[in-house]
Amino acid sequence: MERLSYDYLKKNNPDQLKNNADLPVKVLQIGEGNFMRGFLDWMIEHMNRQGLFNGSVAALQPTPHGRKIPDLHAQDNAYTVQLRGRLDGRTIDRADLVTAISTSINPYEEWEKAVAVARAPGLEVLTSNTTEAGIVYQEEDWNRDAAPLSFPGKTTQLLYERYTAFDGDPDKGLVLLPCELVERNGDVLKDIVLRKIEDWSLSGDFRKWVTEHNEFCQTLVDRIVTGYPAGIEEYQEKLGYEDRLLTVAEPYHLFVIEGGERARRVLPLEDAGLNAVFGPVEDYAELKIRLLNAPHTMMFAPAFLYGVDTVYEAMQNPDIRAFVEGAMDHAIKPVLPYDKEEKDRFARDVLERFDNPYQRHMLTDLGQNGMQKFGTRVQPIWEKWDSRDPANQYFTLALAALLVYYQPQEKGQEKVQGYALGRDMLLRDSEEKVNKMYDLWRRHERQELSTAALVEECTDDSVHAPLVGEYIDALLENGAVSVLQQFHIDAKEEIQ
Ligand SMILES: NC(=O)c1ccc[n+]([C@@H]2O[C@H](COP(=O)([O-])OP(=O)(O)OC[C@H]3O[C@@H](n4cnc5c(N)ncnc54)[C@H](O)[C@@H]3O)[C@@H](O)[C@H]2O)c1
Ligand SMILES: O=P(O)(O)OC[C@@H](O)[C@@H](O)[C@H](O)[C@H](O)CO
Repeated sequence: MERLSYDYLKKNNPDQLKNNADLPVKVLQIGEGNFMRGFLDWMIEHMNRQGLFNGSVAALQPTPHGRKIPDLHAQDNAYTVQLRGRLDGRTIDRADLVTAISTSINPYEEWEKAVAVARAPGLEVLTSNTTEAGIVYQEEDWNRDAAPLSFPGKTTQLLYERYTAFDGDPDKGLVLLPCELVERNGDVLKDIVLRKIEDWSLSGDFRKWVTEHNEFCQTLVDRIVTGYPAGIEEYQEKLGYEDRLLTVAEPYHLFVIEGGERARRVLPLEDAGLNAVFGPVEDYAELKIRLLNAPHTMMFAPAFLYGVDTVYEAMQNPDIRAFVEGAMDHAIKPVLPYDKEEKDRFARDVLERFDNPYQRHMLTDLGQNGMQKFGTRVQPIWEKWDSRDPANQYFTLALAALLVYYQPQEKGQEKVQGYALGRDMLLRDSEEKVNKMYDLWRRHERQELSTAALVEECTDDSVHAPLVGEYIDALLENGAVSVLQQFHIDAKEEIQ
């Protein structure tokens, strides 16, 4: 089967390239992961096809470990987004070809190409998605000839190149749209960029240009993008070409951008019929992170240890479903500051999205950087409860299952082998987390560390370690099926 490329399209579907090939770069995107390809790049494609944007994307690999750039090059940056699921009462199963990316760059090998994009007159937007792990401050040396390691470092250096190229022209500032799922992500990025300007002793005029003529927007993104699917042959058979970047996503999408008129003018998303809101992210963020992402983070470990692999399978299991719905109804909704009706409607829609039979959303993908996500997405809701309330049990069990799940069988980084309750998995987390959990579990095995002490070593004071330890021991001794079944029975009697 022939691989997707511009040559393939010219031969077989030239109309697909008519409006899109050779559009000038308007967006510099740090991050080339599934989400960005299935979300913002897909949106840019839609705007381009309607003649509303007329610009393309330069995608930059954010870390030295990326693997997507060779595939992007091999396919002339073209790929397919397969939308699968229900929207507004209709079933959608549609392949959208995306040619919005015109250049993809490994900045560790060709930094000068990234600099050329930053210096392009028509550039309007700098966007990113580097996971929560990427939008952090990191100390690094100034070297104008090479890519800084961190994403904010690259952002600072590329803004500096732009500032220098146009002599501080106020009209050449950018709209910055970080898409990481971090509260007030625009402010977070701006603060780190300003810190880097200090670190690198860049001029006060540059600092002024950054703050006065660049707009750091807060954003909230929402779309379940499950990425490259199992059973790719079935998709390729229908498409007629091989696509190693094919990305599966649900049809639902929401992009909230808290920015001024400029962001709205630059990105006419609403005119293109896309579900975008230009307004305060707070109106959406808490609902989405606490009622969608937090249940994901609370469910993945109990469900995986129970023996299922995907969100859909988990939701079809009565014990796991009871845990997830119970957590949403009894542990999350009561402490969220929204109208009851709004919370109920949002939770109902989320359950419908989790019930999407067309998506294979792998629980192990939800588990990537799981400990960090528990801290940012779940812990803040847990902390709102009095420690004697029965609602605590949902969080206690979720944390216990998470720690049982996190048993690396080797030290290392990026992807290491894990094993828990008879199941193998790949753990993807920072080297520091992996090595720490490895050491803690080995000490626990040698009985040098009690279970409660293990919990204490990886949580803060707000967590009642002995209770979490009891659930861990129950999971280790009786397995997740027994624990979740018992939880289901107890919850019916005690909590609901
Ligand atoms: N997949 C979804 O459904 C979805 C939906 C909404 C938001 N998101 C957000 O998108 C992020 C990425 O998800 P994805 O599905 O694209 O995953 P992915 O694995 O396909 O992409 C992850 C991207 O983050 C980069 N990255 C990872 N660690 C980094 C670090 N330490 N520094 C800089 N860059 C780093 C990778 O290089 C890659 O570009 C998630 O963390 C989440 O915040 C995902
Ligand atoms: O993408 P992550 O790994 O940060 O989080 C896992 C999921 O909760 C997340 O991808 C959701 O599906 C998404 O946030 C929906 O908009």
